[in-house]
Amino acid sequence: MSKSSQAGLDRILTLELARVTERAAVAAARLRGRGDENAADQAAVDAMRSELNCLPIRGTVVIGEGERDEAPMLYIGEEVGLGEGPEVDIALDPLEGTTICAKNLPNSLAVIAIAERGSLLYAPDVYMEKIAIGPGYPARIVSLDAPPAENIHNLARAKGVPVSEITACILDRPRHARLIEEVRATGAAIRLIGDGDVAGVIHTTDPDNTGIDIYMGIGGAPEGVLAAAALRCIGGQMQGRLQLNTEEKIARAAKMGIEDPNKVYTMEEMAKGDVLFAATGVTDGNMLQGVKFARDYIETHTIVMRSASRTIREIKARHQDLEKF
Ligand SMILES: O=P(O)(O)OC[C@H]1O[C@](O)(COP(=O)(O)O)[C@@H](O)[C@@H]1O
Repeated sequence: MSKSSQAGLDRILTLELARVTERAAVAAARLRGRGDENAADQAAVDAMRSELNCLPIRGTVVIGEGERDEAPMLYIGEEVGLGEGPEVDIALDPLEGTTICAKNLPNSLAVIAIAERGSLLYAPDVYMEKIAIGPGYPARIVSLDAPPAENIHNLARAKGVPVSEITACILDRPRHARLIEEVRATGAAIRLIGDGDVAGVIHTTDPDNTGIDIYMGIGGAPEGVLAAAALRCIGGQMQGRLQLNTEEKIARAAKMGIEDPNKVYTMEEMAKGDVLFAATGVTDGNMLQGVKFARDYIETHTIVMRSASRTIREIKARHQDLEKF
């Protein structure tokens, strides 16, 4: 298929997205390590929004900073872009890992995913149980319906290594005490992370570099959709199940079109069609370096990807027009 006839979004947009996450990352990085999560988040939101509004799209934020009454900018339903061009759904997190940025710890990111209208799961801001592995494995070797030990053993068998050579990434939360115990009982190792499960999921796609083979556990549903969008571009497997454990959450989800509160979503159900994804490192991480402030320039490290072509680009940018930032 020739490039021009490849179905889906305009591929130029993929590269344009880098500018959006770069700007958000630089704004947040200026406040790295200051202990002020809100200030860093707000700076990233402002920067991402103003850059998004320069893109030739008719975009609607479907995963954003929150409901309209709680988030004045980049709220769910906000229309962004120049108001011309393709109609798209946008999932974004201008600062994924606000606490890690405030503490200047690894793996906080500025992230965005764009897909054709109606292609991203409109997930409410609740928790989601997730499981993810990278590319190159037979389909369905891991499942949210299987016990953790079975998933770990299946993965080790498919990878052709003893279970002791598998590492699972899990958010360090009391709610994961049992999961951690069950994974450790298999002999597998665990990388406990304080925050940032979008990075945690993406890290499964390059275990030789990141040391992570599988992501397991409960994190934010918005972050789950963003991670699924990334995996659609790189390859891999992911499932997510919303944690709709109260009547109020079930009703909120129903309003967003979710009829079965116990449904297990596949990666393709969370992000279908042609998906574009970009992430820029705010703090140094396993895959992306954080923003560097030099005397005469600012350096950013971004990954941009498109599912239709499966192209993955890394962009190291040196920004010399410092007034723009
Ligand atoms: O901290 P909780 O409530 O366990 O939520 C987990 C979620 O929080 C994060 O760690 C960080 O989210 P923020 O960027 O909103 O701070 C996500 O990566 C993760 O999905």
